[in-house]
Amino acid sequence: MTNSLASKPPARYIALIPAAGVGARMGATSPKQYLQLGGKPMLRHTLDAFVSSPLISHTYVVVSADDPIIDSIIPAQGVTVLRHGGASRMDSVRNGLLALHGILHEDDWVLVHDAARPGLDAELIERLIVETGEHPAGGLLALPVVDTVKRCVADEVATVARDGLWLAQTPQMFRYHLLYRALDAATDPSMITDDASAVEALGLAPKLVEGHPRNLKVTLPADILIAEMYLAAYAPQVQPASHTQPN
Ligand SMILES: Nc1ccn([C@@H]2O[C@H](COP(=O)(O)OP(=O)(O)OP(=O)(O)O)[C@@H](O)[C@H]2O)c(=O)n1
Ligand SMILES: C[C@](O)(CO)[C@H](O)COP(=O)(O)O
Repeated sequence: MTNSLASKPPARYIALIPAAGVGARMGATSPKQYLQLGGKPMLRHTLDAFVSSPLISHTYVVVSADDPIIDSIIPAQGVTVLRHGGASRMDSVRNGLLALHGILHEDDWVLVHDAARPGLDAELIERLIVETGEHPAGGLLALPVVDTVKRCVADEVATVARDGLWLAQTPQMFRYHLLYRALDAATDPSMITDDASAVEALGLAPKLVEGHPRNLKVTLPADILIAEMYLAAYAPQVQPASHTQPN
């Protein structure tokens, strides 16, 4: 009898970038993932981060079927385009996973990362992978809430207790078989605004790993200046001896 453990390939870390949005809240004339930021298209920052990470075996980017820009901005190696964008972020991720059926191994780790988060770097990728470890429910970068939170419904305002509240970032990483099953079981895409919520709907608890404000999602016009500032501050560059990186 073949020892199934011996025949199992070692699990890889694979990046999957949903990049088929239109950027309606940005109000730009082109999809925000292609806006110039820090000297290159926003999406290219994310692709370069994953290609530069020694932990990532390959990167897949999910774009709209008729995306006219992607082929002109992807790096020469390490990235494959999947023209399977869907009507929602969840649909784009699910379509991407479906397209990789038979290509990825069941136990491969899939790191799903928004194209709209250009501040990701190899250090944050490593932090997520190391701190998530083999956690069966996966993990995600997130930031603890530091402001008071209000809920306002029909002019009724109430304070939401913030202890234990976190703001989810990406990447969010899960074994391929788990994320595939979780998104396949999801019935209402409007309730699944991140990948972890689909896994939670199965009754599992992904691990929260502290991210960084530089990993913000560029959603509104005001986010561009903030993203540019962080990209300038954290860009990999040769520093004069006296320069100190911000904490
Ligand atoms: N149908 C969609 C919608 C979103 N995304 C991706 O999901 C990420 C996070 O979504 P968001 O920030 O909401 O981007 P948009 O949907 O483009 O923005 P908006 O909601 O303002 O239109 C982005 O990288 C976006 O490209 C996607 O792949 N497919
Ligand atoms: C996945 C996400 O970035 C986690 O905070 C967020 O849910 C994406 O939301 P969006 O409305 O699709 O930008």
